[in-house]
Amino acid sequence: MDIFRIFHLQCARRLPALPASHRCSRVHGHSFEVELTVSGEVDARLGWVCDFAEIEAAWRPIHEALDHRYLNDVDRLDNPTSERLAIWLWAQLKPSLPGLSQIRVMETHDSGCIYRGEPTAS
Ligand SMILES: Nc1nc2c(c(=O)[nH]1)N=C([C@H](O)[C@H](O)COP(=O)(O)OP(=O)(O)OP(=O)(O)O)CN2
Ligand SMILES: [Zn+2]
Repeated sequence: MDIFRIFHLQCARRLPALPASHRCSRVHGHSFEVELTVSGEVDARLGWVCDFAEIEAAWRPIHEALDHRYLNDVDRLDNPTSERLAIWLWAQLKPSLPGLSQIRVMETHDSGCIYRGEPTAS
């Protein structure tokens, strides 16, 4: 069974690997929607995979670290594409949320990425 919880982050960023002619190379803001999925068996007694509050608790320090901040200044987020943000989130969250199975990052209403912890090029 998969359960999920959705969070929101307001962040500024620029994508420094892009040419200066690309608009995303300039500082701009995003209202990110981040969906965290936790997978596991439904506990026979409790009737749930895990308490949503556990996901919330794991998220709290992430919110503190990223919300209303300039992502490029965050350690290991110097090129904060949505993909890199998802990978960064996975590294931060997996130790405290072992059942984490998927992170979905939406940077606009119609653009986003999904990461399931698979190896990446960088
Ligand atoms: N694979 C990726 N592609 C792009 C990323 C990214 O992180 N990963 N990021 C951007 C930019 O940050 C850009 O801000 C996104 O803008 P866009 O997709 O054009 O969304 P808008 O809502 O601003 O587009 P409108 O056409 O103005 O509605 C680009 N690509
Ligand atoms: Zn952008």
